[in-house]
Amino acid sequence: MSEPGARHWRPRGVPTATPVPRRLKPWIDEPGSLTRRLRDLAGEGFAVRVIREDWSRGWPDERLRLQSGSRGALWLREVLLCGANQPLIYARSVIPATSLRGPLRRLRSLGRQPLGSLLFGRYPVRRGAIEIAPVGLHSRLGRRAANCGGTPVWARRSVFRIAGRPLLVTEVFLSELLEELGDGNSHR
Ligand SMILES: C=C(O[C@@H]1C=C(C(=O)O)C=C[C@H]1O)C(=O)O
Repeated sequence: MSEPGARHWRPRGVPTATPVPRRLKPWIDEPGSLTRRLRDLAGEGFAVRVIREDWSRGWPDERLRLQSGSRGALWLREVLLCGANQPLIYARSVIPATSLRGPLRRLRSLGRQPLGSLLFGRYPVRRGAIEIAPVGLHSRLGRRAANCGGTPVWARRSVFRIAGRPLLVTEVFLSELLEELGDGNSHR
């Protein structure tokens, strides 16, 4: 069972064996808020559907990326970002308990307020390199996105830091978004 671990994630911009679908590139490359992009696309139909907000062990590649080692619990937030009630992005954010202080304290009570409002709001935030990977049902991440109601095609992830405290955000773009963006041939 291959996971999108270190050997799958590629820094954005490094050629991948599977090309990123042309219509998805602006989304994969978006340095700012995906929430804002989705709001522009979906208008009033934009909504955050919360799947889970709870303590979790997280996945090995997440702990590795957060450099959390095997210590302590992580706070997990899973959502579907929807347009007209259709899931378009599955997003999974994990944060070490030690980061849930200061502005990130609000992460435990975000509910249907998009995380982007916290990360692209008034607090100084540093975003680490964006990594990308093709995902399908062969990977745990792809299966989780599918179990939540979407058809996974590509993922990106990056570590945000507020006051030096890390938060790993992984976003899985669903084929439903590709169909929304173009002529429906989601393979291109
Ligand atoms: C980081 C952002 O927040 C978005 C919203 C999320 C949420 O509400 O949990 C998670 C990931 C993002 O797609 C963003 O807008 O770019």
